[in-house]
Amino acid sequence: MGKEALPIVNKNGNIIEIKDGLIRQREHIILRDVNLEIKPGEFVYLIGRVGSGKSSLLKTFYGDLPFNDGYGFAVGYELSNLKSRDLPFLRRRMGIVFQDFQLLTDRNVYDNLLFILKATGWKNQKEMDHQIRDVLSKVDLVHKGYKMPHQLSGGEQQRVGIARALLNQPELILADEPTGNLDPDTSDELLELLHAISKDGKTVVMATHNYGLIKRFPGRTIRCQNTRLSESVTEEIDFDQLVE
Ligand SMILES: Nc1ncnc2c1ncn2[C@@H]1O[C@H](COP(=O)(O)OP(=O)(O)OP(=O)(O)O)[C@@H](O)[C@H]1O
Repeated sequence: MGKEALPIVNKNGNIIEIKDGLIRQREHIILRDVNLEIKPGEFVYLIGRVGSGKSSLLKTFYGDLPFNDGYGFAVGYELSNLKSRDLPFLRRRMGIVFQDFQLLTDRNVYDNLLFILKATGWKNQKEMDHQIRDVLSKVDLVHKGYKMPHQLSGGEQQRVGIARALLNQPELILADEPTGNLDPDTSDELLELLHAISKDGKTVVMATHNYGLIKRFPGRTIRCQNTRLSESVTEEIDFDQLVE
């Protein structure tokens, strides 16, 4: 009880909020004057050139980067008060998708997912089996559970990455350049999947360099530039001016 019962939004109704935040990597200031509010169910892109702070911002949300200056909140937790014992609970409320998939190469898809369930406290074999089938069907891979990661295409591996992110029925999906290793058609399929997940009521925050994708799948866009965040709707972005 207790920790698990924390509401996922704060008193302002935000699933993520940063107020007057400062984000550092060691002594370097990466982002300053960070003010950001994200409501449940939103789909938000994070853009900006290499090294501008997109990953640092995502890491702040999942407690991988200490946050000590300003107010920060994600899925029920105040980021400045995070204790190491809070981290498993915080991360169970979010699914994280990485550019390089990060699947365990020594076991098949099913066992990759089983590993995560066991590591996050699931015990009942039948429930675990049901949950694995459920997430695999969401990403249309229900018949590929027996495959080893190297037997799958990049797009399929990333769909397993998304299935893994969905295992604990998180309210928030954080995706760090999830199409970075995929070809354009596969990237579009992945975006369709992430948007379907968002339409299902989940919040999605996705860092990307792929402006073509944002043009095809418009959405709220936050840009990291010169240590600050700025915000635009897709229609207002002059993509040709963005040299990243
Ligand atoms: N572990 C670390 N220790 C110190 N500095 C770091 C660390 N990780 C990142 N940085 C620095 O923080 C800055 C922001 O990096 P970050 O990875 O957040 O940028 P990014 O916008 O996500 O870039 P990319 O598009 O390459 O993923 C960079 O200058 C980077 O060198």
